[in-house]
This record gives sequence, C-alpha cells and structure tokens, in this order.
Amino acid sequence: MELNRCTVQQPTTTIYRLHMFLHSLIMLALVYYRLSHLLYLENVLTLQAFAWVLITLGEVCFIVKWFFGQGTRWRPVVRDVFPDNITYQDSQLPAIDVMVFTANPKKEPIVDVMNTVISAMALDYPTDKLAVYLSDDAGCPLSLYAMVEACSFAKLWLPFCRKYGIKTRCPKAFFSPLGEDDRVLKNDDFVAEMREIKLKYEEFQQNVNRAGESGKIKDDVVPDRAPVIKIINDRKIEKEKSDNDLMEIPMLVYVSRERRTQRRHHFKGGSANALLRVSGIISNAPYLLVLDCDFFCHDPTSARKAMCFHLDPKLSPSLAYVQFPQVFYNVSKSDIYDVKIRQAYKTIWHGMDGIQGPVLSGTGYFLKRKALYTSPGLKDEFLGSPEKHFGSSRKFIASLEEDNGYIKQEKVISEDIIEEAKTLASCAYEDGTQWGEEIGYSYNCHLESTFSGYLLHCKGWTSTYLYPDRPSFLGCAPVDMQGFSSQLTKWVAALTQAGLSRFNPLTYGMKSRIRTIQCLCYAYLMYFSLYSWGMVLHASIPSISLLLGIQVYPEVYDPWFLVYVIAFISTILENMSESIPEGGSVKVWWMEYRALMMMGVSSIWLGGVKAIIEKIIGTQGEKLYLSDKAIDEEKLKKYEKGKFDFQGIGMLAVPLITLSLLNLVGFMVGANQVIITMRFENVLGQLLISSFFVFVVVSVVIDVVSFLKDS
Ligand SMILES: O=c1ccn([C@@H]2O[C@H](COP(=O)(O)OP(=O)(O)O[C@H]3O[C@H](CO)[C@@H](O)[C@H](O)[C@H]3O)[C@@H](O)[C@H]2O)c(=O)[nH]1
Ligand SMILES: [Mn+2]
Repeated sequence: MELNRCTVQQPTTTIYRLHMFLHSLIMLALVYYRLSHLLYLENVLTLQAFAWVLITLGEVCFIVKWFFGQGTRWRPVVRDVFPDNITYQDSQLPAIDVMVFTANPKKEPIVDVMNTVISAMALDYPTDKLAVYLSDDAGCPLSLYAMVEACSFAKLWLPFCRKYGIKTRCPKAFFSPLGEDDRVLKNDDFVAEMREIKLKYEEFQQNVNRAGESGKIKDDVVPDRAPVIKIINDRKIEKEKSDNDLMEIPMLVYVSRERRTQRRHHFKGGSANALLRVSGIISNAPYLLVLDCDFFCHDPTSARKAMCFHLDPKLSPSLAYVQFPQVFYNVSKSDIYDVKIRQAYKTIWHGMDGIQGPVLSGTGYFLKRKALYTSPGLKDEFLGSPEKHFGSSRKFIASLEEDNGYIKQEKVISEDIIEEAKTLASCAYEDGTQWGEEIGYSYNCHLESTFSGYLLHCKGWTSTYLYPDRPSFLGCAPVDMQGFSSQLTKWVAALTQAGLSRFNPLTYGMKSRIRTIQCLCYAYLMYFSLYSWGMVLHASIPSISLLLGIQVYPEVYDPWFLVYVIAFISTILENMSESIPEGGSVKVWWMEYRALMMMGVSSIWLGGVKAIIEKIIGTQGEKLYLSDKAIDEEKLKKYEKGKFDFQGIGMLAVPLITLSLLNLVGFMVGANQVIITMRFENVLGQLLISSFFVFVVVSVVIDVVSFLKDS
C-alpha cells in the first residue's frame, strides 16, 4: 500500500515549458537588438551610449534572473500522504526529537514560546517516542520557570486534547478564533472540562507574567553565562507513576548553551548544533522536528504524515528532510507587503520538489539526524576519525554508533549525562572540530537553514514538500513595512553572500552531486538581488533619459518596439500565471506585484548591496535582526485594513522616495515635450515605463492618504 503519492502539476507544467520556449526566443531577440545597436553607435563616449549600456545591463539582470527562475518552473509537483497505510505498530515507529528555538524574551513573548512547546508535546505520536527540547539562546531564568509551569499545564492539557480529539493543540490558538471548530459542544462534560482548563491556562499565564513583573525571576537576556540543562520531565519516571496511556506526556528538556561575550555564537546555527549534541546523548532520536518559537503545531498528525516519506523504502535512503510550508495566522486578505511570501511556498518549493526537493526553510521540517553528519549511501564515513570531526566526547561519539539510531528508551538520564551534556553545550567544545563546517548546520551563512539545506542537496540528499489543506504549523509574520523589510534585507543579504562565496551554485554547486536544474533554482534564490538591480536601473534610466532628451527604446514604428511590448506582456503573464491559480485574483496579483516592486528597489536592493560591500571589505555582519513576534495592535490594524505603514523604515525610504520623484518629474517633462512637439514616437517606450512606476507610487499614496483621512 502506498504511503505517499507525487503528481506532476498538469497542465501547468506543459504551459510553463511552452512559455519558457517562446519567452527565451523573445529574450534572445532583445539581447541581439541591444548588442547590435551598441556596436553601431558612432561614438561610445556619449551620454546616449552610456544610457544605452545601463539599460542593457538592467535588461541582462532581468534575463539572467528569468533564466535561473525557469528551474523552479520545470517540474512542479504536489504530494499526498496516507498515514493510515503505515503498517508499523506504534512501538516500532522511529523516535522524534522536537527542537524549539528562542533567543529573546522581549521580542518573543515567553508565554507564546511555551504555547509552541506545549503544542509540540501534544503531537499525536507515541509519547515514549517523543522528546521536546527548548533551546533558550537568551539563557533567561524566566523561560526555565515557564517551562516547569508549562509542563504542569501540559499534564492537564494533553489528556484533555486526547480525550476529545482536539486538533488545535496549541492552547492559545484553541482559545482564539482559530480553535472555533474545536470548541463546539461535544457533550456536557466537555463544556465543564473546557471551562476548567481555560482557568488553568489563565493561571499558567498569570504565574509566568507575575513572576517576571514582580522581578522575582529575571526576565531578560543573560549574554554571558554558563550552560544550563534541565530535564523538566523524564519519560522514565513518568512511566512508573502512571499506567494510563491518556495521561502520559513526552520528555521535556530545557537547554541554554554557554554564551560568552567575547566568543562568536553563530546565532541559531550555533544554538542548533549545541542542541544536536545535547539531545544526541539524551534521547538521540533518528529524526528531528525543528520549530522556531512562534511556529506552533496546528495539526497533531504532522509527525505521522512526515513518516509517510521517511518510512517509504523507495525514498528514505536519500531523504534528508520533509519540509512543511510556513503558513502565518496573521496574514490579512489584502496582504499589502506579501508577507506570506506566496512565491516561495506556493511556487518555488513545489517546483524544486519535482527536481531534488524544497529549500530547508528554517522551521517546520522533519530532518534525519544523520543527514547533517554524512552523505547518502556512505555508511558511517564519519567514524573514521570521529574526534577530529565531532570533538572529544566519548558519549557523543558512542551515540553516533547506536545500533537502532537512538539510545534505548529505558535509559535513565543520570547526573553524569547532564554533566557531559553541559560540556557538549560549552563554547570551547567546537574548537578544532568540524562543527559548523562539515558537521551540523553550517556557519558560513546567516541563513543557516537555507544554506545547510543547499549543502545537503549538494551532497546528494533529497527532500520532499508537503502542503496539506489544514496547516500543520502556524507562525507569526511581521505586519508592518519596517518588520517585513528588515526580514527581507536580512534574507537577501545572506543569500547574496552565499552566492558570492566559494560555495556559490555556479562553481561549487555545479561540481557537486546536486542536480543541474536544482542548482539553477538555488542560483535563482542566491542571485535574486539581480532582479533588484534590474528594477533600480529601470526605475531610473528611462526617466533620467526623458529629462536629458535621450532615447533608450526603439521608436514606436520600429518593429523592435513591438518586441519590447511582447516581452513586457509575456513577463506580466508569467507572473500572473503563478499567483492567480493559487486562489488569487487580478487584484491579489497586483498587490503582490506592487509589493515586489517596492521591496525590489528598497529592502531587496539594499540587502544585495550590503552583501557586496561586506564581500569587498571582507567582514560579515556580527549583528542579526531578530523578527519581532510581539505584534503591535496599531500596526496590525493598519495592515489588516490594507494600509501601508511606512513608520520606521529609515534608510529604505531613500531609494523609494528618490526613484518616485525621479519618475514623476521625468514623466511630466516627457509628457510636456510630447505636447509641445507633438512627437511621441521616440520617447513612448520611456514614457510608458516611467508612467508605470508613477502609477504604482500613486496607488500607494492613495492608500496612505485614505488611511490618514480615516483615522
Ligand atoms: O541568535 C539567535 C537568533 C535567532 N534564534 C532563533 O531562530 C529563530 C528564527 O529567528 P527569526 O528572527 O524569527 O527569523 P525569521 O526571519 O523569522 O526566520 C527565518 O530566517 C532565519 C535565519 O535568519 C531562520 O533561522 C529561520 O528559521 C527562518 O524562519 C527564532 O526562533 C529565534 O529565536 C536563535 O535561536 N538564536
Ligand atoms: Mn520567524
């Protein structure tokens, strides 16, 4: 019986390929046009020639980006799973270690983090096969306290969920509109129990908040500190106490690695590697579920769904991870900034899934632990000289050799093991080892997950993508321009940096075991800032040329003008063909397109520029922006109404405003000339491009003004 099914999207694939063929002819024609005219220019030292060269460069940027992008459109697939067909008994299922990451209680409210922890404990999976770890990179004592409280609450919450088959197992979500379907009357007992559990939940919240506010327990980041590892709930002890299956809860562990101010900590990558080692000698499950702290489990069956891939003998030998999409519970209908990043989760990931697998997205994925240590098909190559790779811990090295992949469940977690775990979580442990290089998550890129996933694909591992109707996980997206832009800048800077490093897809990638089309997809992501260069050039050269009276497009009666029109239409259609079938409308497409244009000349562009500057002066940013998960009510309101909120965008406003004004002035001057001279044929191309930008800007301004009027 099949566990999963993979379907190539049709007729989409055929249409995409047909379009690919036609569009490439148009692109070739344009390249020919630009090059041939460049050669015939009489004097190459004129402004005319200069403008011509720049606009050509802009076009080349678009064309190269388009070419890379075709990898993501070559073979899009959709997958289904059939968890009921898993023939394993519960006792035979492989164990899973859940890793939840948090780094700053001010930006990541502790009660919300605990909600994620509780939702993970409540996964529908045998409790003795599940362990939940919180990696607290803030080392905040209040988080530890909250874990203990969360654990007591979980002892009531889990039995309640199991008894009534509740799906929304994140308590906060359950008591919000998200849990409406689960709160419908089941029977009288249910109502009473729900009321009681609600009180307990409020009590839990209060306990945590009060402990923090009263100052009894420190609720801040502790930047310089020794490691702390606490087993909050030990499976073994738990088992002895109760014989009722319904009452059992999984193992729960709090980990705060050592951090020293003078030591590099490598952000989440460093935190994850420490946790890999610590969990290795405690529960050592062969599979990991990785969750950002805001990303709670919204469907308890996700673990079994993921196992439909990991247990499939055809896929499993080379399968490194199963990725679920990031779905956000706070995305509004108009989603003016496109914070849901539709293109990634609805188009690119499906496209890559049909080649070698989706990008590792940082959260919501089930990873094979060994994939981070070796390559597929090599049997335990790392055991040759383990100390050189993994460091000196005997216990950890022994954990790699565990016969069945994980340490026996009956084992008691002794003080010895905790002490060893602390050594494994110390700053010095990684010195002189391969952690962050060959082993574990890579430190060579700030987007540790995407980049480590890329390296996994380079080693020949594959991945799969599952996009179920009910979101398996739900997270929180930034809902203002500042928050979302900072995130974009951070991502683009990290990706561009990877694209400029020695690991770039064009040299390193092409020589590795990655599939060629997959490599194109990574090139698309890592050189995405090409697009913003194309944008910036197109948003400036045509209008500057209008001001200076220079012609950069063919005359209207020139057949080449038609080629440009076709190229433009073909590009827009390609763009629409992605977003409209995904349940969108022309309006939704326009919102998304507008957001991309605005970000393209601001945050995306600055991210790329930042990476290039850092490459030249040879530094790598030591600071990393942490997305805010404590969403401001005011900001949320504006966003939900579909109104732009430009507050705090700072630097980003500079290119945005400059280019808007430039186009406005260029457009007016150009239009004026047309009226005076009654000749439009040589400037129409520029006029259209400029007016397009002006149109975008005006539509944004209307939004902002109408909002100011409303409020
Ligand atoms: O020094 C750090 C910084 C962050 N984190 C955690 O990493 C997660 C992701 O950080 P966030 O600021 O929310 O990043 P996003 O921009 O939302 O996330 C994307 O980009 C990150 C890389 O910048 C990836 O790590 C994420 O998994 C990916 O979802 C959060 O749970 C943090 O608590 C740490 O553990 N240590
Ligand atoms: Mn996040």
